[in-house]
Amino acid sequence: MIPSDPSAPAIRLRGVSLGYDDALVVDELDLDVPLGGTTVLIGANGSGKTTLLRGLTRQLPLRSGSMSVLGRDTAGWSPREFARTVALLPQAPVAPEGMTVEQLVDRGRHPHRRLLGGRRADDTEAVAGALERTGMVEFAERRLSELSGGQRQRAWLALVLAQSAPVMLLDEPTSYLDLAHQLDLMDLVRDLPDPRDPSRRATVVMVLHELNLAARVADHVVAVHGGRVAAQGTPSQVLVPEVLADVFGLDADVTPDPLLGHPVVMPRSVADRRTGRITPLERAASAG
Ligand SMILES: Nc1ncnc2c1ncn2[C@@H]1O[C@H](COP(=O)(O)OP(=O)(O)OP(=O)(O)O)[C@@H](O)[C@H]1O
Repeated sequence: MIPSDPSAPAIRLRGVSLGYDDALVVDELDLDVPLGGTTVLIGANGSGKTTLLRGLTRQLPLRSGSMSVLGRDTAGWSPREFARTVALLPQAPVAPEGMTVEQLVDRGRHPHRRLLGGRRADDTEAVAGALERTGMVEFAERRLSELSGGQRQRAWLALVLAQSAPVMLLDEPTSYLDLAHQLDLMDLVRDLPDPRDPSRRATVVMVLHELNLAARVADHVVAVHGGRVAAQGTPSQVLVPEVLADVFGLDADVTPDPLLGHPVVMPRSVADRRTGRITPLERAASAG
């Protein structure tokens, strides 16, 4: 078991550089991901969010710098030790042909099994719990190829939950979900307990493109721009017109959600600014 330092951030990066062949994408990045709760990475297409997640899961080796997870430098960790601590839901995961949902979710238990060890009671419990949390119990025996895109995405999330890692990284987990299921997933993520200490919340790092979902779910928002951290803080600190203009080149108004208080981003086009408060219906009526 890995000893964890309760005062350390969940993840600490210092001077981290990442890239592909001769392209440097992330250059000398420092980042602290707070322990417990949800950190959301936002940023324009190609800004380096996925590259950063790949670095955080060691799929991409650090070209320089260091990474600690739960207070310990990860340099010497075995793949098995790492997978017990950090779980990843990739952007477009691919399962072997013919695999059922339960078989997929059971794969999340591999880092916990001994060599030649069979399925144990805690594996069965973790798989059942993950299927339950994601609403996938009724699909357990179905092949993944026979599911809708949104159901498949929830099956992959169940795999991540079954891995029982205290740090979970989710790359665009809502991309195939309708709005109601997006909100369900956000509520699920917000309430996830830390599998090693259920009295506190798990640490979740998520890439989201939908800024209003990010504002709703995040405790901490990190805006990535050109492989650097352009801004970070609470949703109200980061989702402000100046940052949205810098990071996305987006003209937007921001107003507090009347019920929940988090910022709501309302993008504006040049035409929106010109026509002011006139709705499309009113515009059509005045043109007719
Ligand atoms: N396998 C790869 N080989 C070479 N370059 C890559 C590779 N993957 C990504 N890149 C480049 O790295 C840069 C950052 O890409 P990355 O996927 O991290 O961005 P992102 O912020 O996740 O984008 P998106 O929002 O579109 O998913 C881009 O310029 C991209 O073209």
